[in-house]
Amino acid sequence: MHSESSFHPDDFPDTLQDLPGIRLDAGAVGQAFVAAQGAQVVSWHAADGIERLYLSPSTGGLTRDGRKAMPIRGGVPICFPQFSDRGSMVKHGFARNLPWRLDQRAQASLTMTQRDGDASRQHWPHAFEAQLSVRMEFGALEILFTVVNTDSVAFSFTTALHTYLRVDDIRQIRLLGLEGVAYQDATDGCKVKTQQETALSIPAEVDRVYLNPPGIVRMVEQDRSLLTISQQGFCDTVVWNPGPDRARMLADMPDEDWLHMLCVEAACASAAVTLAPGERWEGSQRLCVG
Ligand SMILES: O=P(O)(O)OC[C@H]1O[C@H](O)[C@H](O)[C@@H](O)[C@@H]1O
Repeated sequence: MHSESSFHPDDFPDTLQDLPGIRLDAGAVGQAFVAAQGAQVVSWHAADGIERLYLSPSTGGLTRDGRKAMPIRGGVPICFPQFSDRGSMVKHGFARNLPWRLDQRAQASLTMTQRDGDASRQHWPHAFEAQLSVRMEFGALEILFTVVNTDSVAFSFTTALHTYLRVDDIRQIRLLGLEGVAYQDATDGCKVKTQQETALSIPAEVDRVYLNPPGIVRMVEQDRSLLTISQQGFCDTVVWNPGPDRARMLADMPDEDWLHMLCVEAACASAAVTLAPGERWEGSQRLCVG
């Protein structure tokens, strides 16, 4: 393992769809794959063997020979230090586009780090340390994201764990737990509305930033609970699916794959986090089968 944050292929001996990374095999507990680019978890299944994360078959992403250095479409992109296009930086910030350093790994967990360097300073002038910890437990995946201000001045950021959940058919899926919660509707000029429905269905494009949500949502398919998604430390939950029309505009995803994914994101999008020098922020998202 190395101390700088440039790409060291030897630390990432495995590949998934040409993406170099780390395969975690914890036997009956589950399996996961974390790409070097963006410390992006791109595959996870528990003991039942059902893949829970969507990864586009036509995604870009840094390969061992340096090709396809684009964002990875799927898994759990880390948006940092900017969420979406809410600022002047590259969309969703630079963290998802750069290789991260492997700090430690065990059978069911790993930790990766990104620090400021020449690449980050092209986008953002600050000294920081970002850390992602991934841990599998029976039936669950826990992702913890930590940011430390190692600069001599305060800085602010927005962020998200932009989780792409894999589903068989989005038309059969409902999301529970957001009734009565206010949201910014990004498909309607970010107007603030309140969700009336108990169960949210996704018949077409949905792009919502839920403000101060209860922090636990359940994804169900015809009354069967598939996954419980909970979060801590993040002030918003984002729900995004491009729908059929916008999916056709995404070059790195098959047109029909909007049917097979749903992003449920733990985010600080509506309000920035500000850290004084030496301060630390952390937020986590947990996916639990059932
Ligand atoms: O295509 P990307 O840059 O990965 O962004 C994908 C999506 O991310 C978020 O969920 C935003 O709310 C959407 O507006 C955006 O389209």
